[in-house]
Amino acid sequence: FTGREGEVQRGAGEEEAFVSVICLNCRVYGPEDSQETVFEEVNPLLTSLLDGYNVCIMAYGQTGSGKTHTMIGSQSEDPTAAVQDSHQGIIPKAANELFKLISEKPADSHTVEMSVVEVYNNEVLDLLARDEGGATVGVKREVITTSTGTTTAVKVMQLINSVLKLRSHCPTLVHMDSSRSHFIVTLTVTSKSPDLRLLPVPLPLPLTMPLPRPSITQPPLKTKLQLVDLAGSECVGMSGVTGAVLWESSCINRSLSALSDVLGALVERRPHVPYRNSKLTHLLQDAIGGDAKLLIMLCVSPTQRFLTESLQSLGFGARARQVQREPPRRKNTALKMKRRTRLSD
Ligand SMILES: Nc1ncnc2c1ncn2[C@@H]1O[C@H](COP(=O)(O)OP(=O)(O)OP(=O)(O)O)[C@@H](O)[C@H]1O
Repeated sequence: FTGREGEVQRGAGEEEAFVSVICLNCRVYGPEDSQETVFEEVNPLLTSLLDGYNVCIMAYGQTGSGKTHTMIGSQSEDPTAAVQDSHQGIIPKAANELFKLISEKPADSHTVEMSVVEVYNNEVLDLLARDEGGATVGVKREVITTSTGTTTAVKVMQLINSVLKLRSHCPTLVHMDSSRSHFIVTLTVTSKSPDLRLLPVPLPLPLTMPLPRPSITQPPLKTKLQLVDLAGSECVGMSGVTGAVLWESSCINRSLSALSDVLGALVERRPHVPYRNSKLTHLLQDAIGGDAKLLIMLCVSPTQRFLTESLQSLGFGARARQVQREPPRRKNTALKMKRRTRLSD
């Protein structure tokens, strides 16, 4: 695109794409772009996760605009085939890539713990602690160890697919299968610190690199990957909801506005960031702000009918893009030393 940053271009057209936004440091994907192309944006963040950063990838947009398609992709009847499927979205691809990266590390150096929750009507529900009928069966957490890359990624998707049907859905005038909750998959990676004495040290030693003291053992490093399929922002008039579904919509819109307030406070570097104003922002606190890395996939409808909603979504994205990350705090010390070693070679 050409033009000034932040400028919105409008074109003519009945039911076709007609809004484009001039933006720097962001990519625009069209309907012809494959899930693989979209995933290229995500891939580097998984390396950052293993380098010691918390990472959050979320899909934001109006109801029916393609968030679930982007994050989860098409559903497969055979859960073991899901990860290999080119139609799968960011969550299965990220799980696959993460376990691939871990399998390249020394054996038993990493463990991955997974939780799958939905935030429904401002309540956090643990989907792994429910049975097939949706009844709570007690708190359960799956701990997955990394034996081989592929096996564990498949396990992750089996678990996610098994709980997806428990997520709250309801038809509205805009989307027949509208998700009524925020769906959050959290993968917590614990990496045992390598023995620093075993790291290659170039000779002669550069003066800038002190030798690690053999008696110092580093605590394991924990980092979080949060993959979020948000419920859709919606105009109640258009979706035609009433009663309990109207209450759901109001909870969804309030939590999305709390998310926007958090981003606003971070942009303005206010001393107090209102993470606790909603369960959604409270849950995402570790991965939004500080030195965490946040990637937002904005989903917008290509049709003229939803212009107002599309502009609202783009406004959210513009706010998120103004957030400045704090300087790194949690970097993996061993990795930093390796880099210094390489620089001094
Ligand atoms: N890029 C795309 N290519 C093909 N189909 C798509 C694409 N994006 C969305 N769809 C289809 O559009 C429909 C709505 O998409 P999806 O369920 O992902 O919307 P959503 O934003 O998650 O909606 P809600 O917030 O109401 O849950 C689905 O049938 C989905 O398969």
